[in-house]
Amino acid sequence: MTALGKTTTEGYRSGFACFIGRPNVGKSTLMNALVGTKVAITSSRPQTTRRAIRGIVHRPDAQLIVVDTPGLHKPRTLLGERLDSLVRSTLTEVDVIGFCVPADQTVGPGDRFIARELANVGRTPVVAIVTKTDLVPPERVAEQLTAVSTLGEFADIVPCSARDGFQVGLVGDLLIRHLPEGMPLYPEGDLTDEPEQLLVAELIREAALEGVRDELPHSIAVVVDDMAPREDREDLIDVYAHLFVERPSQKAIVIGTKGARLRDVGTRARKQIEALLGTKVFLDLRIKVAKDWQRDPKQLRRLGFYD
Ligand SMILES: Nc1nc2c(ncn2[C@@H]2O[C@H](COP(=O)(O)OP(=O)(O)OP(=O)(O)O)[C@@H](O)[C@H]2O)c(=O)[nH]1
Repeated sequence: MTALGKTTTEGYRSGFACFIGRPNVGKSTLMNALVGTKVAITSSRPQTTRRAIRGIVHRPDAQLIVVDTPGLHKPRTLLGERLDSLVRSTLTEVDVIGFCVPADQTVGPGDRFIARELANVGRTPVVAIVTKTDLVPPERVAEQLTAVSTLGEFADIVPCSARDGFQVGLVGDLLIRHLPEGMPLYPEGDLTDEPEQLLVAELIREAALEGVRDELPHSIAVVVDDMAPREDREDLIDVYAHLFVERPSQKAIVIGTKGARLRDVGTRARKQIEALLGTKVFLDLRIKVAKDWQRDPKQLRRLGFYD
């Protein structure tokens, strides 16, 4: 028996995937289309993985967890001589890699560079994905599939368009095929589950950091105190959360003039949480000063930092 209450895993697959490709090739859009909700989470979740989780694809017989590939969004990284070690370790830790090449641009040095790196990471299977097929005629898609096939050894090569949904489901199927058999790693729709609360806390933290990232890069933490469906209302979830800063001056920044900024943070976070949970959300967000929380191991654990 596990925390998720399942004892059998026959035929069930679960595991991790990441997407790689030059900037702007449509990785984020495809990930969001696959996952079905727009979630962009940028910190790791302690229980299962240290990687930032982008989203989870739930299927009756599978769970595909899409992780972010740190740093690869920056062109600078791609122009470097090799991928940095964090990217490399992400690529080796996942069960399958989706390598994205857009249909509307000829295969270039950036694609070849990534393909070479992928050949070096070892045994992780790579599914090559020709993205943005809606932008070009079918014969161009066919040409691109051929061009991509010369870049390396791929488990599959599949064209798709995240814009019009063409074969997005198939991309999911092809990735899932490479996952090991196993238990669901995350509960579906279990709103009291801690990982779900951590995700929600992360969305709030992201919203709070927007626009003040340079001023308060590491000074904001968020704890979700409680999260539960409202009594007699199936379509509404109450989320109670605290936002911690280290100094009163930071509190003033986060709150903004007459509370305008905090209200804005609340609205943006609520929308993201609603997209994640697929229901309406009431967000009660309060702010507290927890002096020097970063230096206090007890505070850190309370705030969800287990390192
Ligand atoms: N027409 C069309 N446009 C797309 C498609 N997918 C993504 N785009 C557009 O291409 C641009 C880049 O998409 P992103 O998903 O941000 O690309 P990315 O690879 O994640 O980019 P980086 O974060 O810079 O690495 C955006 O303007 C998207 O709207 C698609 O299937 N069709």
